[in-house]
Parts: sequence; C-alpha cells; structure tokens
Amino acid sequence: MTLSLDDIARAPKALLHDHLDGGLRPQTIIELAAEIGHALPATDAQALGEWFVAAADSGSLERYLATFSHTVAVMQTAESLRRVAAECAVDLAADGVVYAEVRYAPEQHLVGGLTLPQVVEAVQAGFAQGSAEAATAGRPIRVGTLLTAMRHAARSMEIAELAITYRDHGVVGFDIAGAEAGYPPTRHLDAFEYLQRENYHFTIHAGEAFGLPSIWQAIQWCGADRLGHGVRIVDDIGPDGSLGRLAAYVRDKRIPLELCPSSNVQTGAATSIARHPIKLLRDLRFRVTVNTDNRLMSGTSMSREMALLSEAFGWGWGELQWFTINAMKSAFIPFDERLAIINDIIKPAYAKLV
Ligand SMILES: O=c1[nH]cnc2c1ncn2[C@H]1C[C@H](O)[C@@H](CO)O1
Ligand SMILES: [Zn+2]
Repeated sequence: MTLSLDDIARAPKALLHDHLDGGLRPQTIIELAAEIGHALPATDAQALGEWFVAAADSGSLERYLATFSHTVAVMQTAESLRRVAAECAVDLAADGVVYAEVRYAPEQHLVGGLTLPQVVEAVQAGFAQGSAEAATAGRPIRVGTLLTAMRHAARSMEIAELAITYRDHGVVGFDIAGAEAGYPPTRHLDAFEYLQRENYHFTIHAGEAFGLPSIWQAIQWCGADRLGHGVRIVDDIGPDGSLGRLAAYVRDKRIPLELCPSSNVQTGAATSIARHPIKLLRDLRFRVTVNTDNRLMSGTSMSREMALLSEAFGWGWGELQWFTINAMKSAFIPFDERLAIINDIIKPAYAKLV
C-alpha cells in the first residue's frame, strides 16, 4: 500500500533534523531581501523555490551549502529571525508535525549587529508566536531548538555556553554542521566535553559527506547522543548484512540516525530514494528516524519525505508509526514529556489509521 501525501499530512509526525535557515518560504525571502537590498537569483516565489532546489541538487555538500548565503543574508535582524521562526512553526504544524527540533547557527546571524543572546531570543520569540498561532488553528506543535556551531569556524565553545544559558528557555540541544571533509568533529572536543560535564544533549552532523572515521570520532571521541545523517554507517555493513564493530556499536547502543533522504540524494550521499540505505538500516533495526534537513533546498516537507519512502518501499502506517516513535524516543526533551507525546498523541492517532 502506498500512502498519499494528504493521508500522511494528517498523521502526527516528529522531526529531529530541520535547519531554520534551510526552510524559509520563498515569498518571505523575497520580501526580506527587498527590505535590505539583497540581490536574489530570482524575484518570483515559484522561480526562487525552483532555483534553490536546482542549485542544491549539485552532488556535492559544499555546493549545496553555498545556497544558504541567500537565506542567511536575510536573517540578520531580530524581526526577520522572529518572522522566519514563526513561519517555520506554522508550516511544520500545518504539515502534521507535532514535535520538531529546529537548528540554526547563531554565529551566522551577527552581521546586522545582533549579539548571540539577541539572536537566540528573537528565534525563541518567533517559535513561541508560531506555536501559539498553530495551536489556535487546531494544529498544536512543540518546537525545541538546537544551537549549531559551524565546524570550519572556531566558536563552538561559545555556542555551547550559549546553549547551556538557554537550556531552560527552549534550547534543547547542540550540533555542529557545515562542510564535513577536512573538519573532523574532534576540532570541537572542548565544547563537547563541556556539554557532557553539564549533562547536556548534542548531535553531530557525521557520515554524510565523509565516512566511518567521522562517525567514529563523533561517537567515540565526542560522545554524540545522535548522528546527523550517519547514513555512511552502511560502509561498515557487509553484503550479507554482517555488522562491523562500529555499526554494531551504533545499533547496540540504539544511537539514533537522523536520516534525510532527499537531502542525501542532492549531496550525493545516496544515489536515489529507491537505493537509499534507509531500507537496509530499517530492516536491520537500527534506530532510524526520517527528517527533512532543508525543506527549501529540497523542495520538501516531512509528509513528502514519508510519501517518497512509502512509494519506494511500500511502507504503510506501521512503518510510519515506527519512524515517528523512534524520533520521539530520541528527542532531547525530558523522558516523561517524550512519553506523553507518544502515548497521548502519536499512538492514539496511528491506532485509528492502521
Ligand atoms: O546537511 C547538512 N550538512 C552539513 N551542514 C548543513 C546541512 N544542512 C545545513 N547545513 C548548514 C548550513 C546552515 O547555514 C547551517 C546552520 O543551519 O548548517
Ligand atoms: Zn543538516
């Protein structure tokens, strides 16, 4: 059975890996760019949306990341950050996402003179506003934020401290992102060690553009709770399904993989949705989650990612519920709050659908 996009949009979903600066509405980019005189590659919303997808469809993570210069450019004031975050919450909720962790790199939003705390507070205000609007519209959503440090830069300790400062104000975790090759996670070991001493949670983009050494460092040196992508863990799985030591560790410890199917095809981490390692990883019962990464650059949504997988692998409500509960189990909010979302929202809704 293949599920339709509309059916899937009605089901509750949980999203752990979505970038704030990778999910703007094209029309919002156009309006914000006009206010500051930023030149865009297209001036009509439809054409701009298509430009992002085509430009990100490059086969290389570095070229994919180059498209963010336009979104980051229009997110340099408190008002623009607030607006983008509010719209993000509204859009995710309208797509049936009931729990989301949205990440962004505060250090990339200082060009207009904001301080790091001002950036965080503007984004938090936007999520509060957007979540309230979504609840009023009958689509309640809970949004937690992850603060990302850019792996080529040298501000990870500062960003880790920022995350701790705002841990009781909606910031639920930390991450590093950016070009992976040449920037191993161990460059930021001091930040990860600090966060561990603070009993905090973090994920690391690893195993996307670079393979097993990156995943191994993220887990065994840095202590990552989850892997951003982690898709290249398949390099440690034999043709007969036998697991190497690292793959076995990841599965045994139930380390969540934040898989992002469409993004992986665009950056060359997977050759197609139909050949995406998510099928093998699910069959082997890794802790697999489904994510959007960058809705603008992939022209996608959480429901669309699920629909693509349903079409490619014949997955139905049973599999979708499994992915959704996996994501909720792996969220960075407290255990009792995760359990409440699973038991009060997700399970009753899927019980009706299955
Ligand atoms: O998939 C990704 N891999 C590595 N870095 C990424 C990915 N998607 C977005 N980023 C970067 C670009 C953004 O500006 C930054 C913060 O969200 O994170
Ligand atoms: Zn990402």
